[in-house]
Amino acid sequence: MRKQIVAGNWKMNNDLAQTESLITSLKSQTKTSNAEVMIAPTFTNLFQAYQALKDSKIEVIAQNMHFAANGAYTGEISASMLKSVGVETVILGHSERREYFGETDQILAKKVDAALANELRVIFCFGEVLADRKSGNHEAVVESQIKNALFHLEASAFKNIVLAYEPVWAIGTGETASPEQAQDMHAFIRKTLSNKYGADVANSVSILYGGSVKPNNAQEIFGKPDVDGGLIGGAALNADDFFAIVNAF
Ligand SMILES: O=C(CO)COP(=O)(O)O
Repeated sequence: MRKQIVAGNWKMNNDLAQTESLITSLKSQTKTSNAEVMIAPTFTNLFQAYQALKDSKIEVIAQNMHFAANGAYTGEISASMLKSVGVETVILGHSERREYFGETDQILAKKVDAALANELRVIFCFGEVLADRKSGNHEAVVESQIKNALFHLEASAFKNIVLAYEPVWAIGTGETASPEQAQDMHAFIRKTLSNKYGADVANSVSILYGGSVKPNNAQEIFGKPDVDGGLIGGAALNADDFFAIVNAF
């Protein structure tokens, strides 16, 4: 049985006081869900968030990290630094990192290696832009993003990898992939994994969907057989909306 996961990616939102207040609201949500629940606050608030949630069922995860262990990389954060404040999972390859910070498949392969070497779990993001979808290239683009960043790994590495399909045209736009579009792509991703690593690995990896998941569409999207959860942006900034999505399982 694959893990079901709902992760809130807070992006560059919420200062310390706002983080504490949102965490207080999250902790007051008592309904239990079948899904693993995670939130990704900004770096400066990871330690406080971890302290506030370490005895809860909500895991605090990071939005990014550098591949080097330490050194002259001004403004960057390493895997061991994340681990030292309680983080055990890191998001890598988000389209905003690719687009605004020049993260290539080659850089991401190094980040994945560094995370796994430090025993961090990776939520690896990828997805096509609108032009790729319109030209029918979306599967080829996604396949190359996965191959270039992950296919140097041994099969055993995939027990610490979660995939997140986030079509760029659906992020923050209010336009979501239809449940059928999400299912088709997730099935394609699983087939791509199966061709390389075999069905056992492919069937054990959780594949999340991200891109304008809201309380009113989560259930339909999560109801698809190859969709194992969601990576939530805007709706994760509101405790009621986030838990409505979490409880869609
Ligand atoms: O980028 C996302 C999560 O990583 C999705 O963001 P939205 O839910 O705001 O579209």
